[in-house]
Amino acid sequence: MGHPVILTTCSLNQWALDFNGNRDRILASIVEAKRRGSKLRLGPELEICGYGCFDHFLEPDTVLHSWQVLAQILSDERAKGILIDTGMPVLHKGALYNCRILCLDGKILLIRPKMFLANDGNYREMRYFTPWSADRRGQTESFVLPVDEVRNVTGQDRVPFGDAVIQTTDTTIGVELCEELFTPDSPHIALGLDGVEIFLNASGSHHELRKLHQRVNLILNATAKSGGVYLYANQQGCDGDRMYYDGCALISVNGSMVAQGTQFSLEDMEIVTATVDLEDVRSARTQKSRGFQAAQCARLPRFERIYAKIRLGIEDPFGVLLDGGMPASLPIGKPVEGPEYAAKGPLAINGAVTGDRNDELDRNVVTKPRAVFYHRPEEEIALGPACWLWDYLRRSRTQGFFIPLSGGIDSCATSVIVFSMCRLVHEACTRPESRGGPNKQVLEDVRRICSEVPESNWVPASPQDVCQRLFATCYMGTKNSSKDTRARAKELAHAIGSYHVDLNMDNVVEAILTLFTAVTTFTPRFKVHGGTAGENLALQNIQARLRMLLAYMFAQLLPWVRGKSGGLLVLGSANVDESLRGYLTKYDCSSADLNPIGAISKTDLKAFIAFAEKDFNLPVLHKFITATPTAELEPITQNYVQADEADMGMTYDELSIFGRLRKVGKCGPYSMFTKLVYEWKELLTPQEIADKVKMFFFEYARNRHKMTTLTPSYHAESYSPDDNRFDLRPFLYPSRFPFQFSLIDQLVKRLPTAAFAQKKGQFEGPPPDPSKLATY
Ligand SMILES: Nc1ncnc2c1ncn2[C@@H]1O[C@H](COP(=O)(O)OP(=O)(O)OC[C@H]2O[C@@H]([n+]3cccc(C(=O)O)c3)[C@H](O)[C@@H]2O)[C@@H](O)[C@H]1O
Ligand SMILES: Nc1ncnc2c1ncn2[C@@H]1O[C@H](COP(=O)(O)OP(=O)(O)OP(=O)(O)O)[C@@H](O)[C@H]1O
Ligand SMILES: NC(=O)CC[C@H](N)C(=O)O
Repeated sequence: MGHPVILTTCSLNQWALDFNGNRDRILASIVEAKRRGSKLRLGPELEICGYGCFDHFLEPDTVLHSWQVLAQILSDERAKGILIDTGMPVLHKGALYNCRILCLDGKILLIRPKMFLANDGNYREMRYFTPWSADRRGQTESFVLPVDEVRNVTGQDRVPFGDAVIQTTDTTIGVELCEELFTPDSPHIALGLDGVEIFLNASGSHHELRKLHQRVNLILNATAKSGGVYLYANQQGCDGDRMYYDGCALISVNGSMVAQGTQFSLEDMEIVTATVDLEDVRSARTQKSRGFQAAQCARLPRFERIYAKIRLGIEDPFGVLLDGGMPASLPIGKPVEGPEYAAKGPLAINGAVTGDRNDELDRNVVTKPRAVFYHRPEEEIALGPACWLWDYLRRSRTQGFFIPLSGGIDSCATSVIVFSMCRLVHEACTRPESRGGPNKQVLEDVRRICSEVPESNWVPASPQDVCQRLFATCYMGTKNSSKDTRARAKELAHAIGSYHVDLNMDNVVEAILTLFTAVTTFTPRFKVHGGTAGENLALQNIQARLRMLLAYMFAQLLPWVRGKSGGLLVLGSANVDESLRGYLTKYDCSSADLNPIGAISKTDLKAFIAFAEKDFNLPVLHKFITATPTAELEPITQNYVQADEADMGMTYDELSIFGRLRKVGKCGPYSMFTKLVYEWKELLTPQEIADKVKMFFFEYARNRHKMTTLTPSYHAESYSPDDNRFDLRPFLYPSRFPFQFSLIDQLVKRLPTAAFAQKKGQFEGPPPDPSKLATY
């Protein structure tokens, strides 16, 4: 062991504008970092006000309150003796910056503004912040502290503002702020060549299925070539919007992972610590080619160094060996006074440990490299939306969830996600002492949500015990419903323990139709009874829309019926593919308060159900996977059952392909066609491919208006069509795309049909419906 340092990063469940809660969690993480013997603590991006303040960043109040909270942190004795990297918005010369504040012993060392802002997809940082110009790399300006509280606490009037590094007595530390890692010219390259050994990345990064690989690859690559220690902190939880920030604080050394936190957890704070030998970084840098590049002063920015009088290294790493006791600098195991937060163990989902239980590691031993842990996408679906729902439920101070449960896959998957949430809640409330003991916050929250009196000692006996109290499911049958769907819904409700209502709503449908006939003298008929397509659709839609009304009625009054107070949140369950295609009735049950699966594909949902059947021990789920999907809005006849994919004119798998190809920044109709003629050339003729592409764009365009009212959904997929925050496109289109489609037609004529479709028949999608295509 040459030059060991104990380093701490964390994931905090911050909430936009929850200044008290955010402050307490920051302080708790500092206290815990110190308890572990750390002299450096890194926290998430904009952790003081919360990352997702969005347009509240434009209010001066947000900036003022952030300074006030910073003053409270700096004046707290518990926050002294440790280098702190925290985050908040700062107004400098009339421009607002997304900043890191580096502090030590009640003083600000440096304010480091973000240089490369996140401004695509869900991110709109340019709407609020100004980027610190990259041509001022390595330079600072003088910043006059704007708030009395901060001046009084720090005793400082002005502090450096800009791009600099922190020089302690034994190492050099540099900042790379979230998106800056994702850019081609990442700061860590120049910082590393200028001698920075420890890189601090504070992030506000959201979960998307399969995204962790990208993040981890970038982090490992940042130190793989020329050595260094990389600390990554991230927000974790729902901070008031559609995104779930997926934590997973990390520490890597010289391109290897040494510590990894959980991605999905109900903990408000998770601390990740590692003991790192800086000599390992120094020896990784003896490589001559690196030295040659590092010496090229003319080409490289040289960073102003801000001196911090602190030594990060363990003072006497041999103390234990020499006198058999803990060295004075390592107060491990001694509880430190502080808020009631304690780092808990990892979230174990059926034995798969997802985060390091490293709170009691031997700090005198350099932390060894470990394999990176990745969840399977099915587990990501089980955990991410479940954690998001929990945060939403406890923070909205409502009493639970209500779902119209049809006996089909989508409402089933949504219900199983709620069950997964109940599993997490049960696990957190009953965690054995050996794993940190019960989570007091979760216990307090679940008692409140379930209207248990505060003095009650109720502890959930099982996930079903939680589910029974906070989750209501309802089958809303009509004469078009089948026994099978009704029975499946009931069986699922029984297996997960939800409070189940089974009703028939024919008299409500009849009442509406009678009114319509009384007013117009017309009586619409289903197609099988001789009605037109328009009559047929209207008769279906009225059933679907009435379900939405009933859902809100029951959600509002069921707690009252059960002798409790408050109301339930209505869950919607339209998946991403259906929304993209517009295959839903506007303002039916797709309109709800929240939709946990609104950005998840049908294919991923089916895989999730198969996973949950085994891992959550719910054999009933097998029936959902094997059942034929049917809307049951038309009279069932001997030779007709309404089937999703045939009705949609395309398969769910095709929809996922179209979705990914047309996601923001990708293809319009013509370029999608040019891509697919290569991809599908062995399976379909150019005309068939053209027909599919045209049908998709036609349906997407004419149903786009439905996306303007999509229920707020957990953002889990890059091709989500959520028009409110993510996919900003018009909703009135020339939906037959005459210019674009005629170019496709011209290309079809030029392509040699004979060279296509050699493996025809192996394509799993339905053949395009020629009668519909003729109208394009
Ligand atoms: N350009 C535009 N801008 C704004 N609004 C527009 C509009 N065009 C129509 N509208 C409005 O939208 C209405 C039509 O939309 P809507 O009422 O939803 O009805 P619509 O889209 O015509 O029909 C519902 C669709 O969902 C399918 N569905 C329903 C239920 C279950 C399932 C299943 O998953 O199994 C599938 C069904 O097969 C059908 O294709 C119009 O009456 C009009 O009010
Ligand atoms: N009989 C029913 N009872 C209760 N809710 C229903 C019923 N039929 C439909 N719903 C609600 O309306 C939603 C949309 O119904 P739709 O028939 O379009 O099914 P879907 O989108 O394929 O979803 P699912 O797979 O859950 O049936 C369902 O997810 C469910 O919440
Ligand atoms: N807050 C940010 O800078 C986000 C950066 C990045 N695009 C991510 O998703 O992690």
